[in-house]
Amino acid sequence: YVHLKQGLECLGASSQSTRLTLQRTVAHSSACKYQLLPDCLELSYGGLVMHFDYVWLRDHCRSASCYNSKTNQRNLDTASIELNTRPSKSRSDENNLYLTWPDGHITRYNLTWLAQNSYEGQKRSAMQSRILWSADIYSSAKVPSASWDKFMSCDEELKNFLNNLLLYGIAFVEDVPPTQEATEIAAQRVSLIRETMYGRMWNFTSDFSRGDTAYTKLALDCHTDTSYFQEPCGIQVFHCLRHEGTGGRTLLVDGFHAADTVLQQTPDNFELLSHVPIKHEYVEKLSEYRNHMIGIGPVLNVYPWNNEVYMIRYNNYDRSVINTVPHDVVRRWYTAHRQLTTELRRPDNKLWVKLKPGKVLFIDNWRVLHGRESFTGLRQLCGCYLTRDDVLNTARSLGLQV
Ligand SMILES: C[N+](C)(C)CCCC[C@H](N)C(=O)O
Ligand SMILES: O=C(O)CCC(=O)C(=O)O
Ligand SMILES: [Fe+2]
Repeated sequence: YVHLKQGLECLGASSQSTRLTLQRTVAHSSACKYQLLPDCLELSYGGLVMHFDYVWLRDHCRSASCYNSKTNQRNLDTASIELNTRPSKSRSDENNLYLTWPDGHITRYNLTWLAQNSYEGQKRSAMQSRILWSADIYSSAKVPSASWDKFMSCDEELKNFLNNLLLYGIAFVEDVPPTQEATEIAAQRVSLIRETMYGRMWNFTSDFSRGDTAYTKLALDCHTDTSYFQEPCGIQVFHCLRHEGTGGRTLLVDGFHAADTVLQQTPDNFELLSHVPIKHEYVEKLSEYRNHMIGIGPVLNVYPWNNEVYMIRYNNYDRSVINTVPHDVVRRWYTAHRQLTTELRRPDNKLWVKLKPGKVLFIDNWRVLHGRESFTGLRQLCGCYLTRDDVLNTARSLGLQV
């Protein structure tokens, strides 16, 4: 009752009985119902009960003086808001809620906007829709490849390609001229190329020209690349320009699918993998190349409000010394890591593809792990990394919700 009473003060009611009446008739329209509680505004709308902090509400005023809708930037100085502020008056209509602040400033909130931007709304929706896959699920989906000419000339083709890349974490372009130049053009159609110490475009064989197993003929277990960067590269592009020999198939595994299995079966393990900070390191000491990179972060990076995984950092070759957690946590972490590894290595989850000249593979390096079978003969692979922000930027510019 005390809460109700305090919550009503700002409605400006004068007597106790009026306050209670106001409280009960606070539903202004069939669609929206709200109450000004002591520490937040409670809003029921569209089947959702939401809570908004008063400073948050003042800070998110989209009036012309508080927000510049030409630049989509805030004008209001957040530090000028009284931290105990509460609206002095309120009302609502079919589509909007109106709050009057103590200084007389009125804010209008579109109810749909509030629902979309509420914590409760975010909590039950995914940031990015995706289809988790095993080898069977991916193969049965018969996801079409883009074809070079259309991919380069038609935005709808690029949009479908990006939609597939974001849904599955992998996508192919076919009939690409088998050259590094054409691969670069295909990559630039999607995003900005992320230059790294491997170069802007790389074109490599098993010559051990760099101090890394990738530059050999050995098999590689599934991994994500550049786990030793603070921000691992977003997308990896592979184009096999030639292979005269045997083996060398590419292995692809949906890391989010494996992580989801861990979450469903053993939430404690998921918790460890998403909280224990792990170091990855790249140390190269050749005469021409000297590099030392260190990246720190959990194996699973999750949004804390909905536990959605947005990045997996998994590379057992490049994982560095663990010295950031006490021994008992280390023991539990190894158990969790073992479960994730078992899922990643489950034959059902392994998609094997043989890359051929003309077929360019784009891999979401924050989600899908890659590996390769050992091989014989001359095998030449070119490609590059892309900046993830710019891939998403292209996708949004084409109308995708990501
Ligand atoms: C050859 N290419 C430049 C593509 C990758 C080299 C990176 C290999 C490294 N072990 C990692 O996993 O990040
Ligand atoms: O040789 C391959 O197919 C891939 C090697 C690899 O993991 C890499 O270059 O990142
Ligand atoms: Fe790799």
